[in-house]
Amino acid sequence: MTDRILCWHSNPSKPAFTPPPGAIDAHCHVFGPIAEFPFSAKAKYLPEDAGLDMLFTLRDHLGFARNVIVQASCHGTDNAATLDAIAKSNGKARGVAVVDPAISEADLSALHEGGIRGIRFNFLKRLVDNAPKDKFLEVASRLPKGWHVVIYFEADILEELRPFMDAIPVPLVIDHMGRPDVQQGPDGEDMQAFRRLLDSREDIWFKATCPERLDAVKEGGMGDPWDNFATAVAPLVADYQDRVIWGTDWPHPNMQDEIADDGHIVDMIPRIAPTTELQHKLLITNPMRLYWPEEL
Ligand SMILES: O=C(O)/C=C(\CC(=O)C(=O)O)C(=O)O
Repeated sequence: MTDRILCWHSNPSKPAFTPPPGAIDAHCHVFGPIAEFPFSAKAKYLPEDAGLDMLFTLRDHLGFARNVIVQASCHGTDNAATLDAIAKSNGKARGVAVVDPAISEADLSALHEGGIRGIRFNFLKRLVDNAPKDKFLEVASRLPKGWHVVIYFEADILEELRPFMDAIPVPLVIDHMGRPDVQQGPDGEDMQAFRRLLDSREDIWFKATCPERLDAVKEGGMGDPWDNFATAVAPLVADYQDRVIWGTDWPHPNMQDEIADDGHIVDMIPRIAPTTELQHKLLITNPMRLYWPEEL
């Protein structure tokens, strides 16, 4: 694999929606720069460099105050790029790491010092070679205090993962709602299954993220302005408003065929969270509880 992919908009518009002061973009990534932070030998995609300067410029442009940087699969279990971005953020970023499940307590503590507050388990076959549930459960049982587990899976394996998720002894945060088919609408099979998961435990959170992925034309969706996403997700946000967070998903890995304008992605916020109270929970109170609880 040699070609590097470019997935982000070079000149995103200014959103019409102004995020409230203190708003957090709680799902984004950094890629490289490759000269300083090489990609994993096992990476399934090689993106162009999208480092911390670009991320922080975008944060300011879109009107956000902080970022939660999620380790992407292309960097494997080497969290150096994520940690470097957090260290240079002036306290405005924290992160989620991907770790070798055999990681030592000392290395977990060092990640905590570096601003990490959770680990991510990725079950997408196109992104990772294997996802050993037994090892994941073992490491989940010895995380630093206050951490959570982020899980990324697609809707077709939700039921299969239920026993595994039930056994995780810390709060769970589900990436992109487990990728439901938003074309099915708010009461479709996928959303119903996801609601059953949320109803099974009060400490399961989710990210109301990725209109550009879930309502992509290549997924049979409508593309920007992603009306199917808005219709399917708004009721979920209203019904589970104390455990939902939001993020841009910048730099949108693997979306090179339908490059999203980040300004338009921000303009999805008032469509899924129409009141100022909901917006405050989605963008501030909820992500603060997970990532900066000491400030509350
Ligand atoms: O931005 C995301 O969350 C989604 C990704 C990439 C990813 O998660 C990873 O590489 O680890 C995807 O679906 O390709």
